[in-house]
Amino acid sequence: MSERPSPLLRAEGLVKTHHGEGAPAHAVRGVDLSLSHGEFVAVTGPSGAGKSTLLHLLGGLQRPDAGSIWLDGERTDSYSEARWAVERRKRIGIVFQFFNLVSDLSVADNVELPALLAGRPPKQARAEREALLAELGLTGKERSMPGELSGGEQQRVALARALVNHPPLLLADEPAGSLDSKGTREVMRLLSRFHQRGQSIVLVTHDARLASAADRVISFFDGRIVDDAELDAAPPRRAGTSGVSGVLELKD
Ligand SMILES: Nc1ncnc2c1ncn2[C@@H]1O[C@H](COP(=O)(O)OP(=O)(O)OP(=O)(O)O)[C@@H](O)[C@H]1O
Repeated sequence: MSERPSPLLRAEGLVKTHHGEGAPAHAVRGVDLSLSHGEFVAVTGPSGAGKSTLLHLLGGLQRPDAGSIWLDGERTDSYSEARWAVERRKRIGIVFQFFNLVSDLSVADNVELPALLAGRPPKQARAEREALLAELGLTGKERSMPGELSGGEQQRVALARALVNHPPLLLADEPAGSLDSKGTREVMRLLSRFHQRGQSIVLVTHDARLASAADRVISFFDGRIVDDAELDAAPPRRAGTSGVSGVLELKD
């Protein structure tokens, strides 16, 4: 009997409460989730629903109060911060709404840094960086500093940085949230392109139109999954089109 492959990511019983100034915020109240290899899932829901907290838990940036996460079948409960950092470098690229680039490093250095930290030889890190920046339309910007780029360009650099180690999973937290509609289209087109090549993606967005690029949409409300639906309207993969028609029609 052949065993089914482990999901790329599995979460069971995740709970997270933030204790800030005021009353505790019950951001994630019991979430079970499984993500297959190659799947593109959008997590959508209103502001404050707990979407970002969920993404942070899945990437090991925050610890759950209860529940567990498995990466490729491996339970992460006992991971130290350092171990999570190593695993992220190998397995999980993350992009944020405000890019989080290192402002005093050049574009080239921002992208190469995770490859060097992962132990890649400098020559190889450089080759990866060159290939990705070319693919993302950023050739010629290598020596620029992040502050000299448009928001859309900075987000493309952040994508290159997230993908330089070829992680199987990309977590994207409102990656178009601070961009104009042209930048939004660019980012969504790139996410769809990487997905078509087999990249697994979890995209957090409050925008239902952007969520339509995914092949599965999870609706999050008040810390819980209230709906989890396959988008069967999505055209077949590798057909030269993706499920982004609604996104690509966004007007400037
Ligand atoms: N570090 C924190 N400290 C205290 N409360 C927090 C913290 N992070 C989030 N929260 C609270 O947890 C709840 C969920 O926040 P979260 O950012 O996860 O929601 P969201 O769905 O991503 O919202 P948005 O779409 O506005 O980004 C909110 O009530 C928020 O105020």
